[in-house]
Amino acid sequence: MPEHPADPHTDNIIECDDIVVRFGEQVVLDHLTLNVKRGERLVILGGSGAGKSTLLNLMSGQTRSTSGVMRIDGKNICAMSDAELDEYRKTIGVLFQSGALFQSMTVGDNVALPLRMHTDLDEDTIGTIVKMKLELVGLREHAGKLPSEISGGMQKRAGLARALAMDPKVIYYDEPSAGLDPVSVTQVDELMIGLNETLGVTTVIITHEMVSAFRVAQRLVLMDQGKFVADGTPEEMRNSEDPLVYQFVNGESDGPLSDRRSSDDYTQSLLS
Ligand SMILES: Nc1ncnc2c1ncn2[C@@H]1O[C@H](COP(=O)(O)OP(=O)(O)OP(=O)(O)O)[C@@H](O)[C@H]1O
Repeated sequence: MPEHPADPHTDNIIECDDIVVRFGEQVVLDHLTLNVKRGERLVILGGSGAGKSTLLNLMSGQTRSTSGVMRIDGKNICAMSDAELDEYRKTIGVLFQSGALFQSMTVGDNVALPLRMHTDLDEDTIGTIVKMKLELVGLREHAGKLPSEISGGMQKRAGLARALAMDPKVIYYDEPSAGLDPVSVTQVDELMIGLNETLGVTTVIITHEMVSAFRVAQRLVLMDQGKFVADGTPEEMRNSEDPLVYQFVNGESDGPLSDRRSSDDYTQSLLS
């Protein structure tokens, strides 16, 4: 029984309540509270070191919080045992920056891997599922190739097919545009939107790529120093008069972000 039964039509699938993550003395996530609606496409923005990857690692069950509650589909993953967390990880999809394909395995075998590891399905059924997942990302005819025989954009799509293998309710993308040419970025963006719309899979994306962020997001949150400092639709973020949002969205060199960074550097240099 979920400890917080979820209504599949109206509830938030992700509920992040007063989350703190500390590494030693450093507070990396500072009392974060965030809800993500079932089926929503959310983009998390933020400068280097803002805490985005830490948050994504936490949501995907790869790291633990120092305190707080993170409910995914009604279950508090912060209170799970290691074994329960292993089970949880099978129910979500993560597309890592690199695509994280096994280079010695064919594209098809990479997609089949989670099914072979986590299910008792026979090989014929696995073969059919692999074809369906590869078709979703436009790679069905490349199943027999090694990752090194396809382009970077195709590798990313193959990683996506693998992330979809177990029919996740939530998929997390860690900088999906990284290292791709503009055409491949657009293809991956369209794919993220298409999969979200056709499969209804809740989509959480970390990206530095503003064009991509605004193309894909239904809602954006901006992180700074382990906190959420803005939250809004693409329209609201574009028109925001908050100097921090303005600087980040427009990539301005002058503004509160750079002012704080240079004063931090100065303080740091005096102290050392
Ligand atoms: N395992 C760890 N141990 C110690 N410190 C860590 C660890 N992981 C992250 N940090 C620190 O936490 C802070 C936030 O890091 P995080 O990777 O979450 O930021 P980010 O917003 O994803 O940055 P980037 O865009 O550069 O990837 C950084 O100061 C980082 O050095």
